[in-house]
Amino acid sequence: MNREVLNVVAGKFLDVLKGKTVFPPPIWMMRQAGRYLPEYRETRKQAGGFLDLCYDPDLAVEVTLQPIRRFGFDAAILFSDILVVPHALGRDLRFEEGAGPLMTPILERDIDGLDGSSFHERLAPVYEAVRRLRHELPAETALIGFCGAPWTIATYMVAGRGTPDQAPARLFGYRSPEAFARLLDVIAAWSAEYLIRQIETGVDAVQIFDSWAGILDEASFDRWCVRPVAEIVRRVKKKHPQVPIIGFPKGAGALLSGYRQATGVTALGLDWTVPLEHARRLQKEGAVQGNLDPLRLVAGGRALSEGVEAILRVLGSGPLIFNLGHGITPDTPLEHVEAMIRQVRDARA
Ligand SMILES: Cc1c2[nH]c(c1CCC(=O)O)Cc1[nH]c(c(CCC(=O)O)c1C)Cc1[nH]c(c(CCC(=O)O)c1C)Cc1[nH]c(c(C)c1CCC(=O)O)C2
Repeated sequence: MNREVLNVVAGKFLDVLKGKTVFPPPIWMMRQAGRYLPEYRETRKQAGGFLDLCYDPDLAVEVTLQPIRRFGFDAAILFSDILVVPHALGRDLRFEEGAGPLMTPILERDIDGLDGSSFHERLAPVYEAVRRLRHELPAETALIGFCGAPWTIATYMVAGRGTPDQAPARLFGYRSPEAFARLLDVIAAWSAEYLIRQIETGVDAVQIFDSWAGILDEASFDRWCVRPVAEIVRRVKKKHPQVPIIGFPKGAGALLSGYRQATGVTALGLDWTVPLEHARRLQKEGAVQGNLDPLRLVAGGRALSEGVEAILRVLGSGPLIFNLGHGITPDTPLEHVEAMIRQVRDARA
């Protein structure tokens, strides 16, 4: 079956991205393939390291499919990590149990040495996983590809690890604005290539994760978040104007208002701090995705049902993709995920 045919059937999720209202809304969860699933923990044990999982197409396909088999979500998200992009540009990357990602911090003099000469070769296992997934997924399940936004990728490259406030990257950007702009440009250009290749091997839509967008002042947000994402969108749309792009500038708050227009993204991913009435205004310009607090899902009970109900009540009459406001956490009980899906799917307008 060719991709055009598959796209037509890949369902509710793509309809909403085109701006249609579908109720009950399609649903998937950020980090839906992950440690809250016993089958993921089992596969992860066999794989050895987390990166071995990302670069082994058999295993990446398997863990991508696990939440689809168990819960029948409307979309699958390719199993990989945003940091494979700097890794493919020659930066080292390790994941240590409990410590998250670790890299050698990039210095100003390293930026011009970023080497994309074997970029696609290094990411070949990811493209192979996409190709296989498109054939193994049910036709009505959309496949989402992704990359990190340049700012969020740069925060890890500069600090060499996760930090609570991204002080190293902010200081780098203030002290060496030209070098930092070059770094963001390189990441944006290769991220666009990466998304284009994912699209050409079979993903139906892509999401750009800017997990650290919420820590910047207005001018820096514009320079380091909006502009590089707009550049990725421009390059991807030039080749594939029809493929929807979801932007997720987590924590952007008041700066969300102009984001869709300024970047050109099709849909807005919203974290749980975005007031629902504000989300409703943003929904007038196109689809929104979100935005349940992942800890409501950990707590279950009334905290969960009230959170789900409010989102459906306020945003259900417009183009909505039901999701969490950030990734599901490893301590989330499976029964709570089942209860959330049931509540969304049984909802009546
Ligand atoms: C910032 C970021 C990263 N990776 C990602 C982001 C942006 C989204 C966000 O803010 O969460 C994106 C990501 N990471 C992963 C996916 C896979 C697809 C999915 O959502 O299911 C996606 C889309 C798998 C993963 N990426 C990671 C895991 C857990 C690793 C493991 O299995 O041991 C998974 C399933 C590791 C990772 N990867 C990263 C961190 C900071 C960590 C450590 C934190 C943690 O352990 O949760 C970088």
